[in-house]
Amino acid sequence: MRIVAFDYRDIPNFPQSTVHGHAGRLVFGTLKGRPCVCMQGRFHLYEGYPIQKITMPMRIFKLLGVETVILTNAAGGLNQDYKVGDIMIIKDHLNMPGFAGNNPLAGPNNERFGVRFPCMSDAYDRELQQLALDVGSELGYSDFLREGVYCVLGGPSFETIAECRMLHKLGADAVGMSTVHEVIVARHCGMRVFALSLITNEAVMDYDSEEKANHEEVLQTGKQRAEQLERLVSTVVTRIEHNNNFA
Ligand SMILES: O=P(O)(O)O[C@@H]1C[C@H](O)[C@@H](CO)O1
Ligand SMILES: Nc1nc2[nH]cnc2c(=O)[nH]1
Repeated sequence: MRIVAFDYRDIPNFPQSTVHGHAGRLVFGTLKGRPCVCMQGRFHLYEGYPIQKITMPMRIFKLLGVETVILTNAAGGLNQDYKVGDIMIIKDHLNMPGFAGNNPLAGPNNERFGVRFPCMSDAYDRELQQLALDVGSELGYSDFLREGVYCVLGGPSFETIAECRMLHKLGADAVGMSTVHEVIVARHCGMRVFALSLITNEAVMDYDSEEKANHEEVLQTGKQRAEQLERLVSTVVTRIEHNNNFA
């Protein structure tokens, strides 16, 4: 596969990755004949970027002709049935920064991209969720493939025990620091969205627990599941129905 990659620092006005483990490259290539563009590293609220800057790549993708966005993240498992290494297909989200008014669509609406009040009850494409379940089952991943609700917080501090208990009671299965803002902007401009969380650590829910969330464990679990995640995502990509607008 031929690829062309650009460092974020060489793209005018593009934010820079500041997080260890995020390479900071935009990579263009084809996967079984399908044109793809991949971000090696994303941006987070806790890096100090305005929420509109974090999500700017979604609008660039829209302008490039992208139809489907696939997002992945590392997340802490709140659901007591989840284990480290599980892959959760995101079926819905809780947007905690949004509750406080920090929404990437706040401010004047750019009608060129979408409507003022976009619907979010269909944010995560159901056909793509089913496709991922089918592909996961074919690949023998069913034992560690889940479906659940992702909750975004601002970070960078991990959650307290009381916060984890509250988020779980509110209906979240996993907690993280990304993805939701990108999903909102991608849906606003009409792209299909599919998203996965890798459960990199168990959220600490018990005052007797000795566990402590830490970024090293997040990176390590990411490496351990990288191959399976890559196979799942690449197989889903090759099976997505498309509109032939790149043919
Ligand atoms: O970019 P994601 O959401 O995958 O990264 C998560 C959230 C923090 O950046 C980091 C914490 O270890 O992992
Ligand atoms: N907020 C949050 N983000 C994470 N990213 C990976 N693990 C976690 C976690 O436990 N909490």
